[in-house]
Amino acid sequence: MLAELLAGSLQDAHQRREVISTAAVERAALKREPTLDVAAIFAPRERVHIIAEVKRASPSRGELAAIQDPADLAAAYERGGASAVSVLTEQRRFRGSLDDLDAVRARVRVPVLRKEFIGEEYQLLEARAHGADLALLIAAALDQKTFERLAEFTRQLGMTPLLEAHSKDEVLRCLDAGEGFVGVNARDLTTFTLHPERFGELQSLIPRGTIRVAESAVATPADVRNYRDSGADAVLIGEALVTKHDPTATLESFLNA
Ligand SMILES: O=P(O)(O)OC[C@@H](O)[C@@H](O)c1c[nH]c2ccccc12
Repeated sequence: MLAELLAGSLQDAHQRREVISTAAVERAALKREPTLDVAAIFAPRERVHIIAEVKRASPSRGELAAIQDPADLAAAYERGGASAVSVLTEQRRFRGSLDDLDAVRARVRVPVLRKEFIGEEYQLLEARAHGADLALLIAAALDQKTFERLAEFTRQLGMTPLLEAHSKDEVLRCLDAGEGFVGVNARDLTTFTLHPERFGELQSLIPRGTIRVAESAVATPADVRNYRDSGADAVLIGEALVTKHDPTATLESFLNA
């Protein structure tokens, strides 16, 4: 499944590259205002940080929310106190787009994460050209050499990689990939089963000073508190926010957990 998602994302990127060359997207990336100081924004440790996600659908959960106006949703997240906004740009199964990323970037002042199945530099150039401050890199989807090369390229573009792991072995691979946030995704992207305990089991491998992100499986404020109590600096939340009538109030309730 993960290989299929990556192959689809790459195919879509290759199609865009026919229209916008690598040189052109690189020019656009270099013309962009510099990235925000993500490390400074996530530095305060007195409270948990929330990365709030704009996600219409997912292969595991199907349709979640129509989200006519992703910028409005992102603004609601920002009002609720989100430290960053994650935007799914994968179009086939998550029904996102780079237009969503543009719309969100234009509206909010907080850092923005491009959530995509990234396997080539072109996609990172796009992320920067469309204003992303952070880009997701999934250890399970990439061989170590590619993973490290893309992490380095992300940093060269001024962005922060969110290095995603599901297992001890993958956490160690993330640490080898150098500076970045390290996320433990409770959702196993090969079977789609949820393992909320995974973050707590793996977080001690991640050195202090590295932002530890607990990803997925938050439904209630108690879930945020559990992640926080087991050492999360930040929690990445999608479904529980996009399916609520009042995302600002929901986000506040998570922040106050
Ligand atoms: O909707 P949830 O369960 O709150 O999950 C959010 C986020 O962690 C999830 O969307 C995610 C984490 N890693 C990913 C990699 C690809 C696609 C999606 C994801």
